[in-house]
Amino acid sequence: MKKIAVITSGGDCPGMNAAIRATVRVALAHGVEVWGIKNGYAGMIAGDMTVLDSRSVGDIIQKGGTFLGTARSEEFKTLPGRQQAVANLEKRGIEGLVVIGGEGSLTGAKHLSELGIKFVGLPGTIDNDIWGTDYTIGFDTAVNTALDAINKLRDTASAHGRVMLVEVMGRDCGWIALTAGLAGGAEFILIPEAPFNQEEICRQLLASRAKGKQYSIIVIAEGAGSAMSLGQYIRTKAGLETRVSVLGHIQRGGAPTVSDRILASRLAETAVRLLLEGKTDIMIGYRNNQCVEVPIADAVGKKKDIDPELYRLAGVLSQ
Ligand SMILES: Nc1ncnc2c1ncn2[C@@H]1O[C@H](COP(=O)(O)OP(=O)(O)O)[C@@H](O)[C@H]1O
Ligand SMILES: O=P(O)(O)OC[C@H]1O[C@](O)(COP(=O)(O)O)[C@@H](O)[C@@H]1O
Ligand SMILES: [Mg+2]
Repeated sequence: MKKIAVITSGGDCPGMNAAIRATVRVALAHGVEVWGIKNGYAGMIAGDMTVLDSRSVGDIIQKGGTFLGTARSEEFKTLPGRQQAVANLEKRGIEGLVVIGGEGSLTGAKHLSELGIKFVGLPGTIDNDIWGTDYTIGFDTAVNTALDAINKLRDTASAHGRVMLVEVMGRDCGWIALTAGLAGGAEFILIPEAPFNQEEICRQLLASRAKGKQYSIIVIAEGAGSAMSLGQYIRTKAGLETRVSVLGHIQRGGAPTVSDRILASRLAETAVRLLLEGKTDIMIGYRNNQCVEVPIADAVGKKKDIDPELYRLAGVLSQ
């Protein structure tokens, strides 16, 4: 394989730039030409791509976002869209791809390989919702951002004796809520994986007040429900003063943490090595501090559960 390309796709995440940089520099060290595809699969369909050299990925390791741009492309979900994308790659002699993105992007890559393009995927999403890896690139930065917000909200919640509700990202999963909530000492962590009862929450909030608790922090994953409506419910039913913060896209930005930069760099190195060995249809995951090969069908086909031990511990510590 003499030419490969790197692409970022789907929701951006801190550490994507570190992964691009490592992909480019490892490939160049193997004497391979590297192309950068702009704006995810939309750019692949449009033929928007350029050759990257070592300098073109300088000064990005510390930056959030992705300097290549990213997109959610509906056209790529159609066969004609993917055929156009493949034609653009073949025209340039690009034989293999490093695809950095979430479950949707990796599913897209799987369909692309059916048309003859080899690929190795890297799990890039703040949600940490990809099977086969302990952590996804961007998750550590996002939870640290959420934790910083929770710490600050605790100050003002305590000053006023309020119930502070914090809605964090996690479209279908509770990893961000669970991890930031546990680290932030939340009284309740509400996630899509564990059904909850609003009435029971009110009862417990009032019981903890009766036992001397002055204020409360509730962390809720967006996929579990709306912090705004739960706050309204608690105010009406329990008569407690509530305030709501929806953290939103703040969690997707910012300089990647040490862990995310190193994770991205290590995963990318392994991805390039295996791609050049001719491997395809795999994702590189990180398990027990090691880079591991994960069949793509498993990475996108199996559902990653939250860690039940973390959830149990959060319950014990919130008493
Ligand atoms: N089933 C699919 N077939 C082909 N392409 C897909 C499929 N699912 C997602 N994609 C492509 O991957 C892109 C990113 O997926 P999305 O789910 O939005 O983000 P993420 O990769 O972060 O989970 C989509 O916009 C689409 O172009
Ligand atoms: O930025 P958008 O397109 O509104 O998407 C928001 C979604 O993207 C995420 O931030 C990350 O998810 P993906 O990695 O699957 O894109 C989710 O937590 C959130 O629900
Ligand atoms: Mg996703």
